[in-house]
Amino acid sequence: MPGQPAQYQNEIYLHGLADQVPPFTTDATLVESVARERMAPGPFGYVSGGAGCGDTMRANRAAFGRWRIVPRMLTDATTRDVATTVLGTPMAAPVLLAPVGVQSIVHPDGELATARAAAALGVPMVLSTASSYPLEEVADANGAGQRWFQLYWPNEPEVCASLLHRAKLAGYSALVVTLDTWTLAWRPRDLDQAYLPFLRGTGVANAFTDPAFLAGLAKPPEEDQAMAVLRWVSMFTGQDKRWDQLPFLREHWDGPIVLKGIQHVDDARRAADAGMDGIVVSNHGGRQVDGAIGALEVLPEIVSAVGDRLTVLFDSGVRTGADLLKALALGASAVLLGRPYVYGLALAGEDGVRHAVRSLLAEFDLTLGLSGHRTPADLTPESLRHA
Ligand SMILES: Cc1cc2nc3c(=O)[nH]c(=O)nc-3n(C[C@H](O)[C@H](O)[C@H](O)COP(=O)(O)O)c2cc1C
Ligand SMILES: CC(C)CC(=O)C(=O)O
Repeated sequence: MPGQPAQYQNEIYLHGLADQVPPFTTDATLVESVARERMAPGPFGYVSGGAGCGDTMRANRAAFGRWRIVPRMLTDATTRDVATTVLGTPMAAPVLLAPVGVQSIVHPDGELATARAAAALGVPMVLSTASSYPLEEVADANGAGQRWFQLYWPNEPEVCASLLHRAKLAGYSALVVTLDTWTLAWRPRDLDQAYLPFLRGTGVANAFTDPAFLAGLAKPPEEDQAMAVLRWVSMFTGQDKRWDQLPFLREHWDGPIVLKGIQHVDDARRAADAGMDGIVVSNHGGRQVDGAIGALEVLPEIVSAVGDRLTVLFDSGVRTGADLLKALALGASAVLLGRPYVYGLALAGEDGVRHAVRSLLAEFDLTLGLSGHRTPADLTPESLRHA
């Protein structure tokens, strides 16, 4: 298996001489403070910031703190197997790289580096609609790796159909439709720094290579870039979508469809009723509604309501191997990693993504074994206690 977590731990312990092996800390809860020192303020504020005063981001972390692992002894956990398959996609561990747009603001190689790292690690990447490189180039960089496409659902059906067609042709196997970001929240860090990547022309690569989008422009982007960017951004702004429009996506996408941003159990039921294949229980890493409930708080009730009808994935606030274990024990089939790999990208490009993810997976693998479990399937709510 590429990127064997336990092997990574051994590399570091046995040959490590710490300063030679890890390009930066192996502690994903600290990597943000390392990144703060090395990243430019605009991109750092954009990545690390959230909605309002950051209350939801704190709630995401606090929710993990309330669940405690209860380790079991003398079990068969010497060798672990963390590989799994989710919605037909094989993965070396129950982890995907979350869709994160505009990655070239943190490193010039952006999503290309992430795609190479994901392939080397054997985990799928979810490419954002707002990527800094066209989805076809990212697919080439990902090669034989696994990739899903995240859709910000444009309000022009031809553009939507065209993006889905391109994603399918380029080998993206599942579609993740993000519902929680039909406009950007009040984000004080970006407002204070007047920092918005799109208005600077980042995150438009899929637009400027899309025939349906280009056909709708009065002038090509080379002649009026500002107008083209505004048109692209306005295509995703406004809540004109409703549950009864989901069949449109089915007509244009024949693989699994996953709705991202589900936080209420009734919305999870509606997703199942609509025949969706999966959901991501997520509050967008606390970037949209300040004062929202911590994402992990709602996971158990959603799993018990719909877990037998669709695949439940999780993100928002996962920073450690223990966090990953807790989300899986509460019923997530896999977890999307967000900011930790983006800091890895910022600090050391492709190697940084690999290091950040391998560190977290090594920690997960050891925590899994030391708490008495051999595989993720051994985890149940009984592995935890709510404190
Ligand atoms: C800088 C940044 C950009 C993001 N861009 C997208 C995006 O384009 N599409 C999307 O669905 N989610 C996006 N997200 C949300 C992530 O997919 C994920 O839900 C979130 O990062 C999880 O929270 P965490 O980073 O605190 O773990 C973005 C998050 C960050 C930090
Ligand atoms: C709008 C996207 C490009 C990025 C996003 O989802 C975010 O900043 O949270």
